[in-house]
Parts: sequence; C-alpha cells; structure tokens
Amino acid sequence: MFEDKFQGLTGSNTIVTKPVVQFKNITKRIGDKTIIDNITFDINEGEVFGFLGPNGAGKTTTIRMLFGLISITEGEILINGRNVKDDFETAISKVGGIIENPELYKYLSGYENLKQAANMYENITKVRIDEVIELMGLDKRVHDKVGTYSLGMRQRLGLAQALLHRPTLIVLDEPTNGLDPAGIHELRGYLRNLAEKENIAVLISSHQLNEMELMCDRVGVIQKGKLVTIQKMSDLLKQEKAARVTFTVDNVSKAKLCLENMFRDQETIIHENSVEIFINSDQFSEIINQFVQEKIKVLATETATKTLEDKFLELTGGNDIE
Ligand SMILES: Nc1ncnc2c1ncn2[C@@H]1O[C@H](COP(=O)(O)OP(=O)(O)OP(=O)(O)O)[C@@H](O)[C@H]1O
Repeated sequence: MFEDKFQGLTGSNTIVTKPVVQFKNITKRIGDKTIIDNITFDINEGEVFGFLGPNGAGKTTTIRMLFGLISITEGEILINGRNVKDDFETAISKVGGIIENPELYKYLSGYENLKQAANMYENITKVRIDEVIELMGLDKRVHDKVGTYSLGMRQRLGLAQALLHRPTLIVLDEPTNGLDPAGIHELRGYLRNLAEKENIAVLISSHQLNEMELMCDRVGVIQKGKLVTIQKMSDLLKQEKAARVTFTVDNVSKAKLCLENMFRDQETIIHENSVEIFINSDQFSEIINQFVQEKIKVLATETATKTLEDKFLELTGGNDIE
C-alpha cells in the first residue's frame, strides 16, 4: 500500500494521484432521450468523491453503467485501467458497492452474515473478516442478530461485506438515506478512515449537499445528465464565505472608484447612497481600511452571505426535474 501511494512521486517531488476509476465521455441514451450527456471525471485512490445532483439528474444511471447493469451508449469507464465494456470481470473484481439497501439476513448475527458473504469469494480468511469488523467498528455487537441493529449499524455491516475482497473502489448510492445526523457523522468517520487506511477510492451519490460537505474531498455536480462542475469541497466551502456587501457612504462615485481599483474583476453596482460588491467576507476589513484612507465615510453596511445551499441551487439551476 505504502509503495503504491508513492509510486507516483516524480523527480520534482510532486505527488501524482492515481485514478482508480475513469469516466471518459460517457453518454447514455434510452430511445431518443439522452439521460447522461458526455460526462468525464476521475476518482483517485484515497479520495472520497461526492456525486451530487437533484432527483432525476442521472446519478443512479451512471452508477448502473459502472456496475455493468446497463449498457454504455458512448464513451468508456475504466476501473484500475480495465475497461468495463470489454474486460468486465477483471474491471469489476476490485469494486465493492451498495446500490440499494445492503442485503442482510436479519435472523443471523453480523458475523454470520459476513461469513455468508465471504463464501461468495475465494480465499477470504478469518483474519480479513476480523479486519473489516474492526474497520467498521462492529466488534461489540458482531455476534448479535442483525434484526436488533440500528440502520447505521446495518449500513456499516453492509460496508464491511463490501470490503471483504479488498476492493480499490467502494460505491455508495444515497448511503445517508434515513440516517439521523449522528448516524451521518459516524458514517463519515468510517468512510474517511477507509479512504485513509485502505487507500480506497469512495464514490458517494447524494442529493444532499450538506451531507456531502461532511464526507467528501471533491464533489462533481450533475444536473439533467450533464456534469456542471467538479470542485474540491474546500474550495466550495471557501466560496460559502463569499458575500454581497452594500456600503452606504457619503461619496458614492469615489467609493465606486476605490472598489474598482481594489477588485478589478469584480463588478461594482451603484445605488443612490450606496455601493454594492461581491467579495470574500475576509476582504471586508481591507475595504473599510481603504475607505478610511481615502476619507470616504461609511454610514452603514449590509451583508448577504451565500450559503452552500444557495451555491448548489445556483449550480443546478434549482431542484426542478425537467
Ligand atoms: N429505463 C429508463 N427509461 C427512460 N428514462 C429513464 C430510465 N431510467 C432512468 N430514466 C430517466 O433518467 C433520468 C435520470 O434518472 P436517475 O435515476 O439516474 O437519476 P438520479 O440522479 O439517480 O435520481 P434519484 O436521486 O431520484 O435516484 C430521470 O429523468 C429518469 O426518469
């Protein structure tokens, strides 16, 4: 694992990330309807990637193509460099996933469920079973019947099953459905742990941006079958600090000039007694200082912060399905 992680180190000390799954110009048409329209993105090892979009955007369809459950109309999906279309068995052999609810036998214990699942593969040792139990924090209740488990525990048992054969990619479709905030928080911890300890790539689909915020390194936003944007979660959160600020001042034209000199790419809007600009909230004091230096009197300020939810609605053009 260690060697793998660093095999991408180049002479110039830059770590080259290794893609585990590559979606290359994927299109899906059913009849004359284009459901997925030319989407391209990679997910790297050790990364939790969020596939985010409103209901009907095309998340499940994309995942179903990845699992070979439906055909790909155009483009290709590579898993560890193997093409899902013509090398399916090898490509899929290193993928674990939960598409709907995990399949579990309620009247058996967690451990017995894991043993059943292990029988579907060759060479899964008791040591590996114990490892996945520990990874998913199931030690204390693993010998209790699954019927007595909370939804969060059932999710974790499902994940433990999916991990038995040491996949390099784990795919979870709407894993937080029905979980309470504490359950989501817990799941997040386990997924992060997985990405970091086992260097696994994790693909999570969701229509809940706030849940993605807690779990993902990057998000790809899909809307009506098109990939609208891919962003690092940290960048998206930075933008959350962006705010539209209105300064009521004694000299509007001087204030406008001052703002235009400070932020050349940013449009300044003038009102009768005020100027308005879109900035990062941490630039606020910089502006006040500049106004003071230029002897512009600030009589009042008003800030409208953009929330992450606003950002999502802006990216997807609202939650409407066609
Ligand atoms: N077999 C099919 N025939 C026709 N249209 C389909 C078919 N399967 C899916 N669609 C349409 O494709 C679009 C994408 O559906 P998909 O289930 O992939 O969306 P989703 O993002 O997973 O949404 P949700 O969050 O509701 O599961 C929807 O408009 C859906 O009606």
